[in-house]
Amino acid sequence: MSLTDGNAIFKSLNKAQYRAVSSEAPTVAILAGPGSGKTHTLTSRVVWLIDHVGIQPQDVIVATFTNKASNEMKARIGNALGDGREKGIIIGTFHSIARRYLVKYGQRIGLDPKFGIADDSDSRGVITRICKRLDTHLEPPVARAWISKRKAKGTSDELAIKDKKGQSVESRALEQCFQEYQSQLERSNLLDYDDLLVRCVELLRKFPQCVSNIQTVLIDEYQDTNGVQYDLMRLFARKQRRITIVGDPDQSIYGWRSAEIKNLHRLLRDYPGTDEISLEENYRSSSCILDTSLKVIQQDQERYKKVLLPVRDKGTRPVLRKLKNSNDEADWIVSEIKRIRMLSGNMIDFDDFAILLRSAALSRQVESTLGREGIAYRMVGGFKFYERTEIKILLDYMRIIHQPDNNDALARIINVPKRGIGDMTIKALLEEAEKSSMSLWQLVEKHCRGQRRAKTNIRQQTENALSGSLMKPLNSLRERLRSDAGVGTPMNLVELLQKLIRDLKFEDYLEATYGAEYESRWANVQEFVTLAEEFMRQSRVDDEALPTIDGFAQATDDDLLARFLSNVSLASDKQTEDKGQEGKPLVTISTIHAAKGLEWPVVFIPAVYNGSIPHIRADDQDEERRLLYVAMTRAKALLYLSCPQNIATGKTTELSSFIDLLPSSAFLPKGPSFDRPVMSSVAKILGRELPPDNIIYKVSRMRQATAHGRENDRNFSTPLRACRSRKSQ
Ligand SMILES: Nc1ncnc2c1ncn2[C@@H]1O[C@H](COP(=O)(O)OP(=O)(O)OP(=O)(O)O)[C@@H](O)[C@H]1O
Repeated sequence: MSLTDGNAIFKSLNKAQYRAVSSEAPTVAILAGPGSGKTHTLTSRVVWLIDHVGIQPQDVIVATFTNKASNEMKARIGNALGDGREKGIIIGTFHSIARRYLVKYGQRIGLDPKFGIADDSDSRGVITRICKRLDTHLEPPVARAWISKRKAKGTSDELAIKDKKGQSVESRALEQCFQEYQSQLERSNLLDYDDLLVRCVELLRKFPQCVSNIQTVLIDEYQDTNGVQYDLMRLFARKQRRITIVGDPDQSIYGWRSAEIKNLHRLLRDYPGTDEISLEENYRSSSCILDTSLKVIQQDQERYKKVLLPVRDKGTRPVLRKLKNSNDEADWIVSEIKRIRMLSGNMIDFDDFAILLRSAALSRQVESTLGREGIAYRMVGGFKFYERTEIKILLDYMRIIHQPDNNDALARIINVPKRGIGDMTIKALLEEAEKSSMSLWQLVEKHCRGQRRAKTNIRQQTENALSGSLMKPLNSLRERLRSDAGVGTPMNLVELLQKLIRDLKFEDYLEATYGAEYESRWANVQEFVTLAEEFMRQSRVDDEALPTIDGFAQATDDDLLARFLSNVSLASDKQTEDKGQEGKPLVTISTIHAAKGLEWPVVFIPAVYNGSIPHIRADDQDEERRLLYVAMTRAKALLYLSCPQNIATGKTTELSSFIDLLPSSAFLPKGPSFDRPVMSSVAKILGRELPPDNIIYKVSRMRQATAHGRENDRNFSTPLRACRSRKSQ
């Protein structure tokens, strides 16, 4: 078989990629830099293993880092394989794959298959209460990080117990907090994110039959796997030991979530004879962008060195722009977006731009400037739709309908809308429930039914409200979901949500609570209903199916509400297309973390100053540098870095030391003039056709834009020299 034979997908591969795709070694490790086609290679290898080696789709596990990545990969595999054969592949994030196995087989390790998922705010709430109750000096975030690390380590090294100041923390208190946290989750029938992985490891160790069909396992973004994910990978692949991983140590950016760079060495040690393949060509970025990005990452002397050569045109140097303050910075970014779009004759449209931020908190200025200019945008990562107050309230209600013993969800909405029950009473009820080893729901329900009076004082009026507007409607909705309830056709997910919104008089509640702001919140609620409709339309039980194993029974997973809720908990955020509701292309605002694996023609990285990147609270400077490298290498044709000289706190900034170390010749001091040669090179890098001059001229005349295609200096007058950090002056 040669490069040009067979499926079209193989024809798009270079030699090294092809060697990786068709390697006969059972274990293949592809370590390569950004934009070298790792994901493309992994996708092609799945097709190869199915088409050429003859492995059945349902015997393949592919673990990706985000849901978006797994959807995209599945679609590409589907295109290449045809006949809907991709449907059988077990593909998803580690968490979603683990959830599937636990729903189907978890009863064997004592798990109630109706388990819910405790999201970050649930875990935070439970741990904060335990820390208060134990009356130790534990800080809840420290305890939470410790618990999560302890679970994520898997069989790897012992855990060091350190607090914020790097000092040893009393391990007994942490241990007690851990035990209480686990037993509370258990009482509420919840698993947190780490538990999904840990319990799946437990399941597969005790019952390896669950994965006895698995022939091969493939892992994307391997550099960000942690200890327990490594254990899972080994268990999935236990029978055939056939594993393919792709990764880039320079893009390891999840140390705070216990990702282990050591996993690369563990793989080579545990699987001797692994075929190590490097990909050395970068297909994404212009050579100028690649050169400057490499200069940043090469400051790390300890890194695993590898070759990365540009394939694309030279292009223009990245821009480093310093502005007076964050307002000017946002104005400048938006004016550059408009200028590029116009001077490219719309060859570059709004969905070709991404603004990548070190932290979500930096988005405010850019958002308001885009809004003022009427440019639609979408937010990715760190600005979660599902965490908006009005959506979280509805989700909490749905979680209680699904799983009434979820104490934290109930505590959050027991007085929303108001039922005359104050924070102190809620706290007292929670404590009473915990001490009496029952759930909050059971305690309140028994009290309202007169079966057991609560010790906590509940006024009659409150009792009536709890019974009439909480217990009764939710019990009735729960009943109406059941197919065997004998009350006609069971309600579907959207009917349930709509009835809930009506029962709660939710629109009135939002109007009374938020006044003028209520309309945008109500629009979010409607968007949420649309998302539920889409989920119902798209979600089929067989999407989540696992192949049947002879003589090894599975539980069914036909509870749509359960699947919807876990989908929300496991989604990094709601999935949006690159087009807005009216089909408008959208500018992307994203955290750098959420931009991993993605690419855009034009990338802006604002706030490149010490304290922002590297972040003031980050312990690991090398990881901060890698973050900047990931951000820079998302750009295909144009890259803009900027730094405000003053920030809201009144402080003056210093240019990020990662950038300050580079020669100033690496950057243009301001946006290039987009004359014909520059635009032609951009078009070549993007593989697009540049409209003829007369069209571009017409577009720019119509918009009465800046003359000569130069960046307008009037408002943004700080020259680069004056912007280098004070150190260099
Ligand atoms: N052989 C090839 N010929 C042409 N284009 C390619 C080839 N391989 C990959 N590409 C293109 O290069 C770009 C980067 O590919 P891909 O996203 O797979 O890289 P990656 O190594 O996974 O990147 P990163 O680690 O930065 O996420 C994509 O646009 C892809 O289509």
